[in-house]
Amino acid sequence: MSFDTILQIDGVSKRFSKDLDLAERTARKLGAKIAPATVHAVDTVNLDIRRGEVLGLVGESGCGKSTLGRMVAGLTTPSEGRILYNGQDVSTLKGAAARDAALKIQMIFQDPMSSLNPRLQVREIVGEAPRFHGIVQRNQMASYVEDLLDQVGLDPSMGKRYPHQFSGGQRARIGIARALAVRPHFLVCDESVAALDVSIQAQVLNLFVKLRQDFDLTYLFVSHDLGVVEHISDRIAVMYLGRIVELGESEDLIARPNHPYTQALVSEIPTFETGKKIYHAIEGEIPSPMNPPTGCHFHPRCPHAFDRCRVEVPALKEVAPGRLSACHLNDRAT
Ligand SMILES: Nc1ncnc2c1ncn2[C@@H]1O[C@H](COP(=O)(O)OP(=O)(O)OP(=O)(O)O)[C@@H](O)[C@H]1O
Repeated sequence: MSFDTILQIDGVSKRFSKDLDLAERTARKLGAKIAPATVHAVDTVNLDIRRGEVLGLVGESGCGKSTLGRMVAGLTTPSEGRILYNGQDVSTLKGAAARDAALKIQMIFQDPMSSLNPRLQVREIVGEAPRFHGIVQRNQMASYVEDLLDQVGLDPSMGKRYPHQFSGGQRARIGIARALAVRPHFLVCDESVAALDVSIQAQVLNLFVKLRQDFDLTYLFVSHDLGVVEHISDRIAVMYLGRIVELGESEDLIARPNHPYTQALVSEIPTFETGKKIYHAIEGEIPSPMNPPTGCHFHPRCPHAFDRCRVEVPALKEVAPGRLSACHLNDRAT
């Protein structure tokens, strides 16, 4: 691990057992041999996240982004592999050390409304975790919360209001203030602006940029929207059906995508309304993670697939300085 790595994802996989549906349960009762299917949500991911960077994680719905983010945040346990934070496997820590490490990585979810307790005032929502963990003294709590609200662009006097009295963008800011309240060093942002209008998205993304400076934060920024990820990330990791298929500096990756999947993602089309570029939705369905294709997972949708792609998993390897890609075409070219 290099000195500036804050978080190392080391050979991490996650499999879920999918419950049988009604038809399957009935068939089983009648004697059919039906075992619960296994969902291969994340498949042997290796990724180093550098201290202070924003690493964007992009891919289509269902490719395993959230599951990877949840494992990084300690909310889901890997089936295989380890996640090292500052060189330590947090899952092996005990007592106060485990608690302190867990607080350092916070997750910000997509839908703040469903994660904000409607019966609590915003100042209570933001102050709840630091009070519980004894991070701030009782007599300093009010000014601590007011300061946080101010930092995320909310009028501190709004602390007495309830979540439903805020707009979507303001609720996103409350969710961010709540995460910051335990003084994290690392934020996992999972589709954190997806529910917002485009103009509000830009404001909240700019807030993330500002907070990164103000609080010395590192982000894993998860989104299905390459436009969002491009806006904020230093580097981008592209995920397809549980695997990282390409990783590189944002501008370079978007200007010169190597992997055919990334190439398809970045083939942009301008919209007439805004003139802003949007990214192409790839044709064809993402295959089921219950029955992933052999070899390169992308081969059934890849216009360049050849025999080797159907049988051999391509390794993620350096194809240019700072650029990793998992595609057999790179071996053909050299
Ligand atoms: N707790 C679970 N039990 C069973 N399957 C799960 C569970 N969590 C996720 N999955 C499955 O794992 C796969 C990856 O899901 P995940 O939510 O990580 O993908 P995603 O890329 O974040 O997509 P989305 O943006 O739609 O959430 C999906 O097929 C999903 O149905």
